[in-house]
Amino acid sequence: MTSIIFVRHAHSTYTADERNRPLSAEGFQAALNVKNVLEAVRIDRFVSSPYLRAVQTIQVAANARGMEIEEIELFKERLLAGAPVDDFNYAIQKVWEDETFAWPGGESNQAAQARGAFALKQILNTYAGEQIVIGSHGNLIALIMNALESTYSYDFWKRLTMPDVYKLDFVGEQLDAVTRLWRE
Ligand SMILES: O=C(O)[C@@H](CO)OP(=O)(O)O
Repeated sequence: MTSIIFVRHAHSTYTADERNRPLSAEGFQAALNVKNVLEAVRIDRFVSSPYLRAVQTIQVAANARGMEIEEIELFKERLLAGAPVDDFNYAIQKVWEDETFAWPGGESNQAAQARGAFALKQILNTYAGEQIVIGSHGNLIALIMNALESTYSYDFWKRLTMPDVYKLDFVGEQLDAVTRLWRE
């Protein structure tokens, strides 16, 4: 059995600097609760999107265990568009309605899902038998889970909280069980 614990990052005040914007004060507070939630879980490895808000959300938990975080570019958020969009909700809805649609300079659901599913497969194969925390983002986590089970879709993405924590158990590459660990 291999387990992936996906952690959707905590609150970060929006700026166009996707890579470097940090958690807000509220987000840092929530990162402490992420550490508390993860205390009950055996963890062999911490992996993250390189975006600061994702790293910072699992940093407290990793520090508490004296463990490093391996940053993997493929777990970064889907690039919605090359430039900031006027209506974020509409822009997101549109890409979920048509998996091949992409805003100029952005990634389609299909493209982002393919890289996310590929990254997950690499983790499952390289670290088989381990329990691995992966810090990532709302859209990418929902897209990866959608590739495993189609009921995880736009509505699931909308319901995700900031932060959120889901444990996925695999037998080989086969999804066996999903448990939400985050309690609001
Ligand atoms: O940018 C953010 O802070 C939000 C946008 O909804 O989250 P994510 O990184 O999960 O897309």
